[in-house]
Amino acid sequence: MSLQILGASKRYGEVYALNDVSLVLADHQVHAIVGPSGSGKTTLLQAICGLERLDRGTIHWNHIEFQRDQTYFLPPERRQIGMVFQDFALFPHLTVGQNIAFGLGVRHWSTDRVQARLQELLTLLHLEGLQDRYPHELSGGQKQRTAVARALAPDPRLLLLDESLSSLDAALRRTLQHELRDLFKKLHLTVILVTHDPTEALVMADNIAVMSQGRVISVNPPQTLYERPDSAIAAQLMGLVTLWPGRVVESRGQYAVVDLESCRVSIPATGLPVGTAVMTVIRPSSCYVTSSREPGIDVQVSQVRYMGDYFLVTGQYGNNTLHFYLDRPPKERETVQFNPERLWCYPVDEADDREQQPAMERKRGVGP
Ligand SMILES: Nc1ncnc2c1ncn2[C@@H]1O[C@H](COP(=O)(O)OP(=O)(O)OP(=O)(O)O)[C@@H](O)[C@H]1O
Repeated sequence: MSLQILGASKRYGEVYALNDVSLVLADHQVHAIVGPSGSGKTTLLQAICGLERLDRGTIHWNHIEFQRDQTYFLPPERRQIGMVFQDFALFPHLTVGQNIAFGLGVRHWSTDRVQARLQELLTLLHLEGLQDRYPHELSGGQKQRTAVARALAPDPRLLLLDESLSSLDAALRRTLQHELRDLFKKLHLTVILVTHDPTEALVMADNIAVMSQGRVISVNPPQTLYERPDSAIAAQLMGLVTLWPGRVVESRGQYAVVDLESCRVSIPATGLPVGTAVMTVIRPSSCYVTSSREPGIDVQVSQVRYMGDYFLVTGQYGNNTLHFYLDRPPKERETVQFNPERLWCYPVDEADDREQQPAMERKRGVGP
């Protein structure tokens, strides 16, 4: 059982917000949608909940058809979907209890039944004792919990969250990410969340769909996406990376050599022909950096940021800006020896500067 999106397209003037998107999202799982700004995440979410109509394509969830091209459209209120917005969208003139009970309005339940459901939700979302407060008397986390309780009130099986935690401070966001994931799992909900926060996607989701330019370019479990991203875009979305353009200069047997603008690294065979332009991607945690005379690439330190457990260091090699972690602060303008221990390598279409097929990964560093 799943939510199935087939050939979904939506155009605003010349812009394809969704361009032939097909996606299957399994039931009882938490799915995150990530992607650069303008890649179509919100449009996809709105097409699922019925706030936007597709130009083309179908969406159905188990036996409920949401949209079939222009010939059939199920109105949002009949889709059995709960939605939590970025600004929570609580009614300011209603109390917590009234806001939550509002979600039950269409049910025509008896007062007793509404009260019982309300108490259940107040307990579930740790809002006991707050039901008579107004939204302006709540903390950010309490507002967020109220918004989730209101969305859950009619007992939807599908819950959509659009940047729902992004207005909260970092510590509260982290707590709620764990708390909400546990809640979703306990209730066996199918959840789709749009987020800009890579950690949020990694912590909360069972699967992460990456969008770019109106298309879904990959769907993977968090660990796969983080450890074996299948595109440079996917790697970039999951946190700070060094992007280093190069070209395949040798390809023989099990190894290939990539020229990174005058320094060369060997990588496992890519299947890419000699001459292919590539983009290599290196995470700051995947570098071995030393100030000793060990072999490596000479990188001049340009910036040092204290991050608590480690220092985030930025350095220069030619025109390239490299990021890496150190456990002690280097001196500014100090030259250190940089070795990428693990890098990914993706072919680039030089004509339009876009990535082509997924490519290769290299482990263990090789000097210049
Ligand atoms: N109502 C609209 N009218 C015109 N263009 C729109 C409209 N809604 C979205 N777009 C365009 O469609 C594209 C996709 O927008 P969408 O909001 O889905 O992206 P997003 O990935 O959610 O972006 P962000 O991360 O910045 O919220 C963008 O180019 C946007 O400008």
